[in-house]
Amino acid sequence: MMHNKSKAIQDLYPDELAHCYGCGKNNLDGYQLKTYLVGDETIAHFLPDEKFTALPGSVYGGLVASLLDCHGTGSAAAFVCVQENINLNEVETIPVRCVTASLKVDFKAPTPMGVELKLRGKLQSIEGRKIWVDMTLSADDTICATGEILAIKIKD
Ligand SMILES: CCCCCCCCCCCCCCCC(=O)SCCNC(=O)CCNC(=O)[C@H](O)C(C)(C)COP(=O)(O)OP(=O)(O)OC[C@H]1O[C@@H](n2cnc3c(N)ncnc32)[C@H](O)[C@@H]1OP(=O)(O)O
Repeated sequence: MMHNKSKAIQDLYPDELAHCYGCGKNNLDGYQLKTYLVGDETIAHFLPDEKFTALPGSVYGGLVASLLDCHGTGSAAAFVCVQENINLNEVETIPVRCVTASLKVDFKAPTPMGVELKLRGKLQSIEGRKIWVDMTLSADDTICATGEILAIKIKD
């Protein structure tokens, strides 16, 4: 099956809503996480700096959680766009922004330092303004954490 890689969802947030430390394109000190819609799932990659160490050689869990947080809200916005027939390749900004109401993280294995991490998101369900997304964070082929987010679409 062909997968059409879209623009990063965070690059489509309007400037006034793009300052998030984890994923805002306008926050030059932040992580600037980029979430892409690929087929029916979302993907992001991140290589943590050594300063995010927990025990030597492993990544601090708060960073893992914040990557899932921002990948989750970005994924939620992307899935709303799909539902609303907004083609992410044909727009400069999107009228959809989601915030985290609830985030559950399960740490399955230590997250190694020095490896590019891969985040994946799958839509669980959408109910009105509520979007649930299931996520994994992997290093190489090992799932280090799973996450479930409830994101809320901000009112216009
Ligand atoms: C930062 C915030 C400012 C927003 C202004 C816009 C600025 C845009 C900046 C973007 C920034 C991006 C950031 C990226 C990702 C973060 O990290 S976001 C930062 C962390 N999250 C927050 O600070 C959010 C704090 N919470 C809130 O602001 C409000 O509770 C929310 C989430 C916007 C919801 O409030 P609301 O829009 O008034 O909606 P409300 O009717 O209370 O809830 C909607 C539905 O969700 C359900 N619900 C709400 N919370 C929960 C929960 N925890 N568990 C289960 N169900 C829940 C409600 O029961 C309701 O269900 P229904 O009755 O419709 O069935």
